[in-house]
Amino acid sequence: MAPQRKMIVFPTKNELSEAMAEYTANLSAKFIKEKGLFTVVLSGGDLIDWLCKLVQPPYIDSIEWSKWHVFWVDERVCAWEDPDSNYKLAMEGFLSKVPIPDKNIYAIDKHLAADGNAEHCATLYEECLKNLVKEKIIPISKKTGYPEFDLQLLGMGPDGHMASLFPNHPQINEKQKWVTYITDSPKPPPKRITFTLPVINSTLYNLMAICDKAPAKSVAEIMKHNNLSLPSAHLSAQVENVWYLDQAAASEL
Ligand SMILES: O=C1O[C@H](COP(=O)(O)O)[C@@H](O)[C@H](O)[C@H]1O
Repeated sequence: MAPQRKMIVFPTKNELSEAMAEYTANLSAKFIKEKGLFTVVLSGGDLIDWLCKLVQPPYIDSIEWSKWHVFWVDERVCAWEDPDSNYKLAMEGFLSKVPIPDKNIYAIDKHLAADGNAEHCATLYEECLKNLVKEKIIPISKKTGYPEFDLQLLGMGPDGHMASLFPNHPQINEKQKWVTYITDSPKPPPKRITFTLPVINSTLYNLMAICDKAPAKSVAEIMKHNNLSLPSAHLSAQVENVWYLDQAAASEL
């Protein structure tokens, strides 16, 4: 059975960031000790700002960054240099400040993304994951049959979307593919690729971080009514499904 959703409300965004860094650092140490590497999936959006504590002491010096392998739960289909790119956001705000080997950072294909071919980008990203399964970087979960990442750091939009799974869009129902695409995202830019729900939920530890007032109503819909029309309400995990909120995001609870 999937673990129950666990919620922690922090007085401020700063305290949430501290806790997220500690959570990530502890899992990094655990998995590196157990299997010699740590697979981390990032989302885009405000989450990257809240990762700021990881690039400060004590974490910047204590984490074994060379053992990290970094992925994106979703990506906008645009050039890497485009201000919309989740890769650019993560590089500038986080990844360029820590010594993770370039070869361990698995971004969307640069040229296809610049060409704007969402379907092809999704196919290629799935192929990349499958190659990493062969190389034994990513295991296939015996329980779910899908790739098993160690930690996924997620954010939620005010409309309740997570990754690029949006309300009233069919991508949430995809069960065959590991990575799918959307060309009519209600949030710009319209073309994106995204992990599918079974892959998101096959992750061992999922941490959903939500701050500010804008998503507060959706947070309440999920926490109080388990409103499954909101994609984030479907979030689960193999070991832990933890939601970190600041006071503003929890204000409608
Ligand atoms: O478009 C996206 O939105 C969500 C939420 O972003 P936020 O700016 O509201 O925090 C993000 O998690 C996702 O990765 C991104 O592509």
